[in-house]
Amino acid sequence: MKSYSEPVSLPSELLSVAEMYQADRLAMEGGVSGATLMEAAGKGIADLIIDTWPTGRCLVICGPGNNGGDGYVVARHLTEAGWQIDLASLVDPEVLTGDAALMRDRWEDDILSLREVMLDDLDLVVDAGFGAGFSRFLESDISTLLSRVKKAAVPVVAVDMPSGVNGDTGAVDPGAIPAAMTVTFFRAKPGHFLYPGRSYCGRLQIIDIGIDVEYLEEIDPETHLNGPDLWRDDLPLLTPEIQKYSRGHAAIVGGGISSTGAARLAARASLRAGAGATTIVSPPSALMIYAAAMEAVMVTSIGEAGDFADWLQARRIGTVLIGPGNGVTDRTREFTLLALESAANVVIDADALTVFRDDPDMLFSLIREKDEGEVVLTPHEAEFERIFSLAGSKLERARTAAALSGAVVLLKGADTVISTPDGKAVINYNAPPYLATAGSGDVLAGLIAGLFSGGMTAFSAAATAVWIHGAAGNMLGPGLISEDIENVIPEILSGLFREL
Ligand SMILES: NC(=O)C1=CN([C@@H]2O[C@H](COP(=O)(O)OP(=O)(O)OC[C@H]3O[C@@H](n4cnc5c(N)ncnc54)[C@H](OP(=O)(O)O)[C@@H]3O)[C@@H](O)[C@H]2O)[C@@H](O)CC1
Ligand SMILES: Nc1ncnc2c1ncn2[C@@H]1O[C@H](COP(=O)(O)OP(=O)(O)O)[C@@H](O)[C@H]1O
Ligand SMILES: [K+]
Repeated sequence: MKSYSEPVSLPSELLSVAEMYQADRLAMEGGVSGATLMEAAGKGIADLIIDTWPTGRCLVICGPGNNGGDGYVVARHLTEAGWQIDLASLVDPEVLTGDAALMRDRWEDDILSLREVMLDDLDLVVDAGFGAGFSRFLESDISTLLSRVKKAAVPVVAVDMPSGVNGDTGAVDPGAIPAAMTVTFFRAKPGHFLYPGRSYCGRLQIIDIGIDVEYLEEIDPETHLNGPDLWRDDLPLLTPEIQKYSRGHAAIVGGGISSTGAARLAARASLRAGAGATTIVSPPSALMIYAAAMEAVMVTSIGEAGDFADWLQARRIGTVLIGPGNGVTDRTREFTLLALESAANVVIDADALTVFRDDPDMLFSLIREKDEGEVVLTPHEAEFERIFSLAGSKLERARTAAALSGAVVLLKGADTVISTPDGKAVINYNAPPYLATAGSGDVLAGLIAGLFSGGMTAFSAAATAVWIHGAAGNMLGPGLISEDIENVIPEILSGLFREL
């Protein structure tokens, strides 16, 4: 087994386009001119190119705004370093204003029109067409040029964002083409990590252009990249006085006789993640199956909803996970409502989400009225659509859903987004596609329940679980099945605790 190495570690703050302009403004108010920032941006990109590719011939495509301005600076520095540069403008260069016009004037060589661009014998293309200011759609002459670049199979370095990728949403214009490397400034943007944008960025590099990190305090970014720095200090620490129940007792509601696997996967993950005790609540008909299959996980049989409420209280259950393999049934619905009425934290997944498709407001009002305990909803896209049906980017949808429901919402996928009701959100980026396998969501839900039981907040438990899940995916790699995930959790946790 290869040992796990964390994907490249990046600063956790992600700036929306508006927050990036705010950073720009703060820097200028602090005495760093826009032209100085643009010079630093262009020089930084040129230096990276010089470090990465042998000197050769490069086409620099410049747009109408400051992204284009950066392109003129890159072109100048590459020329000085001995590169042969063709520079093409997407617009009449005379329309440029401000710092971009200044950089155009500092460029002493030819400016080609789109019609004049030749793509033969190129070693590199710098895409300085549109960055943070991209809106609307790519005009057809621009798309045509980009598609010619793609066909020529020349590596592309994108300035800030590949042209046509939206920095806030990760939405991609049909004319956009993928970059080999994207170089952004100060901090990354959500669009670098939300799909499909993420797959157009290639290797992401973040460079310092002289914006003071202290401005982040004033900007107070709403979105972060998920990673241990956000929640490492909240991990449940063990002390000599603890006993199993003080580490937290999680209840996993199990499904009927033909679908017991989901709860079993979740229950074992819950124990691995640190719940001191985990009990599967089985319908009476399936008790024998659960009892025969589980060792450390306990099993209890509860048929009536009323008995479930009494049991939660009597056993002082700290966290309930409901939904995996439960079936879209009255039992699932009633047990979910009772879990929400109890003092426990509740993780609502899979069928326990779908069962509210006809009256999600009822679910949301119970969540909002809950006195004690927090709630996490863990839908995949289809489950999300059933109960929220919202438009917008994944980030916007998760935020709105959290605000609407009053729960922490974890919207799954390759770019899982987790949001609190007040809009604090993380985007996860360490999850490999090996995790797209039956049962892996059940394991994730169990991890959340285990961390929640250990005393983490809903948001930290969800973010930690998703990250551990991704780390497990990377460690196991090809051939991963959901049963494997729990086996690597001790090693991942040990790594996290070593860093404390
Ligand atoms: N700290 C920082 O932030 C720093 C940022 N820097 C750089 O600034 C970049 C942001 O610059 P920016 O605001 O000028 O935006 P940019 O991406 O050049 O596009 C704006 C122009 O494109 C036009 N336009 C838009 N969509 C269009 C379309 N579909 N089709 C046609 N036109 C379209 C738009 O027109 P409008 O929408 O206003 O009509 C406007 O004219 C950023 O990505 C980074 O590279 C660095 O210099 C250093 C410091
Ligand atoms: N392409 C992908 N890349 C990374 N992670 C993925 C991908 N597809 C799915 N996942 C993750 O795998 C898990 C699947 O969960 P879910 O859809 O509930 O499946 P199941 O119900 O079979 O357990 C989620 O954590 C999801 O984020
Ligand atoms: K660009």
